[in-house]
Amino acid sequence: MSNMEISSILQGGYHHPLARQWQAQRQLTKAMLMYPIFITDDPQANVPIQALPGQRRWGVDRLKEFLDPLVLKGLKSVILFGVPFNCQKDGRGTPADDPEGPVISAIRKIKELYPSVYIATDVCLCEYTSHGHCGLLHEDGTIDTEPSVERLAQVAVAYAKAGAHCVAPSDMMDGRIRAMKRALMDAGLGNKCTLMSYSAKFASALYGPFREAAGSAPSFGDRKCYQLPPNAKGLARRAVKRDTDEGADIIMVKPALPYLDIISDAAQIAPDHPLACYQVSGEYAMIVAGAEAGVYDLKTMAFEACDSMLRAGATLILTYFTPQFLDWLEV
Ligand SMILES: NCc1[nH]cc(CCC(=O)O)c1CC(=O)O
Ligand SMILES: [Zn+2]
Ligand SMILES: [Zn+2]
Repeated sequence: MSNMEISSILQGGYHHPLARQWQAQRQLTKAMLMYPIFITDDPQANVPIQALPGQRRWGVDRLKEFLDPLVLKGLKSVILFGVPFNCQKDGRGTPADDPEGPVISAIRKIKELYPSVYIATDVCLCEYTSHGHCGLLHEDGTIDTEPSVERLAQVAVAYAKAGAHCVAPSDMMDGRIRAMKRALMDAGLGNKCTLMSYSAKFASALYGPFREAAGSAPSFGDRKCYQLPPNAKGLARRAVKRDTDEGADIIMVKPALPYLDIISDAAQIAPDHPLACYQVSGEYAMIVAGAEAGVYDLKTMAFEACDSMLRAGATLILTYFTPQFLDWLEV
């Protein structure tokens, strides 16, 4: 006869692989993955990105070769980032909504090739401004909020008109969600385009590889006056609340792994919204580098990271691991 207390025994509940799956409140599926992809303005481009092993900059004419195998494996959604090299950048980010530019061309192309793939577009100006900041600036280099918001809303509407299913502002200007929702409604697209807000986006060291990939590092200063301070739990909570009030359809927390408490807070503040988190470039690069250094097995670590995001409350994950997960997951 055992001397153990009945209440001591937990292992009976997870001795079998299937029983272990039942312990999850939410399991990772292909439908929860959104794949960030970089579109450049050379239509033939297929260029590896040094800082993001396994990721490339693609030209519009190469999208079929890039996406065919992924769609076959069950890719459901992408988020597009424009990476222009052959355009004239200026203070207003004029190339952002160039009808012949990489993002609008890619929206059209992907819709034509894969009508069922959900297309989100990052909306920001830093890839298109001469100064590399995410909004318009006063002469002293500080953000000029109202014209920034107006310009960003214009860009969002252009992407939505081109057929994007979702626009996702990552600029962090105050008031942009309300302005964009209003502009989408005025364009007759209020009910045809999802507004996903990068609500709690922190001024993180983990965006380094992305800025190299997108050529979007600011030419002076930093983003600390518009992205959130990493220590700011309260501001993050207020930003989530504000953006739900302003009409966001999806809330996002970014980066993901070092901000699980913020994901958990957002899940509690906005329980009726889908909650996205962005496993950013630096998180991806760290996991890949750790695996290469023999610290852990890549697949085990990638699942552990994403399971922790789901546990915290995320319902959607933007991740550069999407192609691998499509191989690893059954549904
Ligand atoms: N505003 C642009 C933008 N949109 C997404 C990221 C980061 C994504 C990543 O690191 O994977 C950034 C960089 C930044 O804000 O500096
Ligand atoms: Zn930006
Ligand atoms: Zn002003």
